[in-house]
Amino acid sequence: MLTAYTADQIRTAEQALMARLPEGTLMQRAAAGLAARCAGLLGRVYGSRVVLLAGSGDNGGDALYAGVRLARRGARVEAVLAGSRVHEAGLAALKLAGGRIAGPEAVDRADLVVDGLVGIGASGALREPYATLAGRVNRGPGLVVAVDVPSGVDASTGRVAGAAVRAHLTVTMGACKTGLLVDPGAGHTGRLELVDIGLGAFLPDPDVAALTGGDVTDLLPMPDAESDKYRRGVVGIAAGSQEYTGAAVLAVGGALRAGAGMVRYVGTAEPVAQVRAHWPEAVITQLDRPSLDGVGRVQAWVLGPGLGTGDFAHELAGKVLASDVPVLVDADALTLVSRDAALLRRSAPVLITPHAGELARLTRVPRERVEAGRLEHARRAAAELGVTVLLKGATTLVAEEERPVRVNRTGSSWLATAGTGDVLAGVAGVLLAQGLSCYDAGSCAAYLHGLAGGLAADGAPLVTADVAAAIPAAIRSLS
Ligand SMILES: NC(=O)C1=CN([C@@H]2O[C@H](COP(=O)(O)OP(=O)(O)OC[C@H]3O[C@@H](n4cnc5c(N)ncnc54)[C@H](OP(=O)(O)O)[C@@H]3O)[C@@H](O)[C@H]2O)[C@@H](O)CC1
Ligand SMILES: [K+]
Repeated sequence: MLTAYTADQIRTAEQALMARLPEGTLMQRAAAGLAARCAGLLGRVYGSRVVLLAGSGDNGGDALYAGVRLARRGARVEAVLAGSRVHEAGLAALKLAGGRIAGPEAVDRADLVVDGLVGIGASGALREPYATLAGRVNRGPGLVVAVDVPSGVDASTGRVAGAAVRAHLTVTMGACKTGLLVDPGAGHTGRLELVDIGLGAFLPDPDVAALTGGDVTDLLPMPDAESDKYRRGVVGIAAGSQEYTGAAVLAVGGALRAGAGMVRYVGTAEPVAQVRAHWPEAVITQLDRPSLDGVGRVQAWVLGPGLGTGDFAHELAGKVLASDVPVLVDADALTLVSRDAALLRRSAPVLITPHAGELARLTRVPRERVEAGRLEHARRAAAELGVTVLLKGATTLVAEEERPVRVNRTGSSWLATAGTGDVLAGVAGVLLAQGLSCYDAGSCAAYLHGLAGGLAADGAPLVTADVAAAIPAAIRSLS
């Protein structure tokens, strides 16, 4: 599990650790780790042109001391002093090692830029001249290494309020920061490497966490000789309508590919015909009226993809949500519950799977605000609605009250295509039916779905059916 923390959490832990160590120890540990990562990225240090952007705080100090180490290995190191102050001891050490002070134009000829403008001490949008420098770095020719956090990214939230450095590599000190995992900050982070400065024992419960493949392997129920269809999970899918048949086909496909013991599909004539044609494995009930009589036992429901938002859909949603098993509420069903909040009043677990626009409608907040503060709004919705929230996006978040928000780090930009959410709903529905909590089912499904998307795309466009087809390969690749 990759865990991450807010700036305040890191600062408190650092103070506790610092109190036990001689002054300057942590910065030397940070600088040593940073210099080693820079050297690794450069390949050849001797003769390379390294430009340090030094702000007025300790983030600049880290950069200057790393520059000392690189200068000693033969790099030509220049420091651009951007702040009204500078870490004096760091600057003196750099000069002693042969480093020089330069103007901002040094960025344009750098092989490597070390962004030490601001770290966890920053507040608000980057001020001048930092903002202009950040833009220059992003346009420049050099590799960019961010110290602790790309400057301009809020370490605690991932918000980017103005200009921000785009790093190829972010070397973060002591522990990962939340803003490096959550968009838009995650998109500025590049590769992420952690320098151990001995903070571990002083850290509190994390603010956010990201599952690794090993975590997903541990959480996924694997079949054994004893497994029957109920152990493998019987999932009900209420999806599709006369107008939207594809969503039903994709959700059922996602569920079957994720290893459901059985998929019970319920829908009207047109989607039923389509699901039957694509998936003979599904057990189908054709509905003439919005009733679940005679559908048989299920262990969880997926409700909503392509369901429509008319009276029929509303009544069917009411029946599904009146059951005593976990329900995943997606797509059209999110519109229904945003109109009729009483639908969500139930004692069994609910996992909602909105994108930013759907969450905005559900919580009556403008969409732009949700987009700009995804973490905050996912958390708030989970608390206010009393459900688990899987907020889709470039980085999918799974929020549940009093738990670290799970951030998904698998995926491919090619996944941003119509219908992929239907597959995700099917996969998560199976995991719920297999007995995983909403929190684990949502985060494991997001992980597998992202992995499958990456495998299916392989650097080229994909169609949604490919994502479902790649789910078994994604599961196989975990072991
Ligand atoms: N603590 C530790 O044990 C360790 C800490 N370590 C390192 O220290 C870093 C934290 O250092 P820090 O606390 O000195 O803050 P930091 O991020 O360098 O900058 C703060 C200064 O920036 C300015 N400023 C603020 N906002 C701004 C804005 N929007 N736009 C422009 N300027 C802005 C403001 O300065 P002012 O403008 O007031 O002169 C403020 O004082 C941490 O990220 C890690 O790299 C490691 O060495 C490991 C051990
Ligand atoms: K930085």
